[in-house]
Amino acid sequence: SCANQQSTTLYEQLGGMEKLELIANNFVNEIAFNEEIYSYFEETNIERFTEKLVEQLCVMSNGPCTYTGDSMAQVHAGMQITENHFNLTVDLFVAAMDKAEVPHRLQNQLLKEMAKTRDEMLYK
Ligand code: HEM
Repeated sequence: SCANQQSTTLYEQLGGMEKLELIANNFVNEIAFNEEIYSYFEETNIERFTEKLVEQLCVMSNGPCTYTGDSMAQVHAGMQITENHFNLTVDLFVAAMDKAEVPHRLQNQLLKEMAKTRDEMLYK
């Protein structure tokens, strides 16, 4: 019914864990092909990154997960992330969602949640 649909979480609308894992893997692939952003990830344990990102996307979309990674401020402190790099990374994330065939309406909802973390990670 309509009433039920309204209480469906973004996580469920996206397609649950399987879809979030696809988005995260696509995102890692986009990063790998972008020299500017990849340079930040050269020493990164990609398996851990992917796992923590999936958890975070799950929490952001009101899914049944707990985030076990480090805080966004802790992780990104010292990287001197500029607004340009942040925006470029968001573009790569959008490409990852496009390739996972996430409808734009749902993309926008997820991006809105991600935008809330923006100020925590930008270099000031
Ligand atoms: C768009 C919003 C972003 C989100 C939601 C996000 C999320 C995350 C998460 C969940 C982790 C893993 C934390 C952990 O291992 O405990 C992480 C790590 C990382 N992020 Fe971000 N991130 C974002 C933007 C960026 C940007 C703009 C950059 C650089 C241009 C960046 C560079 C990194 C790097 C290099 C790591 C790995 C750090 C390490 O090797 O330990 N992130 N991020």
